[in-house]
Amino acid sequence: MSETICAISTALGEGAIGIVRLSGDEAFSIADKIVRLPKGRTVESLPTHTINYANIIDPKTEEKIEEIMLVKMVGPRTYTTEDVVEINCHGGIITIQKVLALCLEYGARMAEPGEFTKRAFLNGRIDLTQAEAVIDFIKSKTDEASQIANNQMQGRLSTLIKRLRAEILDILAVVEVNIDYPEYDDLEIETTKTILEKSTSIKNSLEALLETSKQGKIIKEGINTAIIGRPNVGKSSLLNNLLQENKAIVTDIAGTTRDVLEEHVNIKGVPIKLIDTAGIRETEDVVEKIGVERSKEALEKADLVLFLLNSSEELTDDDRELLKLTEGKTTIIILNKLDLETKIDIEEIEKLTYNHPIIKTSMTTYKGIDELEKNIRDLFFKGAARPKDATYLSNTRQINLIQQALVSLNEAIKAAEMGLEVDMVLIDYTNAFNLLGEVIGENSGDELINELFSRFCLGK
Ligand SMILES: Nc1nc2c(c(=O)[nH]1)N(C=O)[C@@H](CNc1ccc(C(=O)N[C@@H](CCC(=O)O)C(=O)O)cc1)CN2
Ligand SMILES: Nc1nc2c(ncn2[C@@H]2O[C@H](COP(=O)(O)OP(=O)(O)OP(=O)(O)O)[C@@H](O)[C@H]2O)c(=O)[nH]1
Ligand SMILES: [K+]
Ligand SMILES: [Mg+2]
Repeated sequence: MSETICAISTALGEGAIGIVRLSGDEAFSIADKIVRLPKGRTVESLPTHTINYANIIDPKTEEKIEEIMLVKMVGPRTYTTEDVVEINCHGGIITIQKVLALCLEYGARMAEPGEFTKRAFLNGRIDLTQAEAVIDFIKSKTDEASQIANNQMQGRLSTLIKRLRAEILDILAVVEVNIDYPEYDDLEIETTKTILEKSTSIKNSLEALLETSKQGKIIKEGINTAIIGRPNVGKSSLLNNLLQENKAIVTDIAGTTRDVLEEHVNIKGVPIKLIDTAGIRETEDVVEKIGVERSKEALEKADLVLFLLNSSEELTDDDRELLKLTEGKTTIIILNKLDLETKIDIEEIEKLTYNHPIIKTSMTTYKGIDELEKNIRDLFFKGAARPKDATYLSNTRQINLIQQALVSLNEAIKAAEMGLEVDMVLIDYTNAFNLLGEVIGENSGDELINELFSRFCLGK
């Protein structure tokens, strides 16, 4: 028997409605202590999956506290698979807290963050990848990200992993048959052929999965985009214009931005993590020096570099030095301050910029910003026609496990090819099988499970 848990499942604040959720064996009996339904009915006796008008009362005085709508859902057809009651109260922190306090007083325990979803996992309604997807879904910042999370929540990744595990089991069965004939120490040629064929197909699936996940990661976290250039070229102005919000301080003083500033923005459907940096130049100022180092780091880590030059000044040695750092990096060169008289030597720039695209902009008249946005979008979509319903791995836990499974599988293939002992081959396939099992949360330790669910918000 599980303890009945409760929590406020809506955001705290002044909403129109707030929901207190109860889950567990006592959900209905606890509700019956603190609510009164019309015509003397009880929560216990209500039909499942219904919403009902009721009043919250003070059980000591039978005094009505407030009107509510009560949802009754009988397990196992519920979010947690347990009996669930949801009390829809008037919004406002005080009333919801009061209802929660009553639930606690009359037998429920406060839920831990993510405990409702954890119960859905422990009770077998969802697996680990689906639980992880619930967090991703809540935290998605773009349509793309939320769609991927939704696919995973529906069990698309789980289905693939389960299929691959079943295929490994098939291989294991073939190998085991050989073990039953101890006169053969080594795998027979026919067996080896079957095994290798099946293994190669599994291997291809795992590799494809890892490949698409690079994009999954980008979609979830945004393309790391560093805005780079020497002081006062208009980096912070660009950030503000792309965000359409004055997040960064802009002044005519060189060295205004001292530290790295990060903001998420959706540019024509592409999720971008914009990083505004301190202008890079030779400097003696200690604070600025640290900022400059961080800018260089940001440039190194960036997936995309937006490199600004001031077109109303001649190119400086600092510009030339900095440009060298963009070699081999996906970069867009931005000639800013187009509204002022052009002094920069475009031909020289073309020579120094490794064929990076060059765009002219003005941050004060907004000229060129739309073109820049289109360029960013095209860069992103060019190499990658991303199928909308692809299966992605969404976090490093999953990626690490798949990589390890692939290593084991490759070992198994190598061993089979070399005609090694059956036992050896068996071990590698079993490893691969178990590692894939961990992806969906089979045999996962308490520590991992607890760590994972603690990342949820309260009431989820
Ligand atoms: N009021 C309310 N809204 C909510 C939730 C909730 O728990 N309560 N959800 C939660 O966060 C989400 C909906 N997710 C849910 C997922 C599964 C089940 C569920 O009961 N599944 C059962 C039965 C399905 C059926 O009747 O066919 C199952 O899968 O066995 C319920 C909600 C979003 N909206
Ligand atoms: N005329 C003109 N002025 C601009 C343009 N873009 C930026 N500025 C001005 O240039 C100055 C510096 O802009 P910032 O955006 O602070 O430049 P920054 O590169 O972030 O500077 P640091 O943070 O100091 O490295 C400000 O006075 C801006 O208003 C532009 O396209 N045209
Ligand atoms: K500045
Ligand atoms: Mg700045």
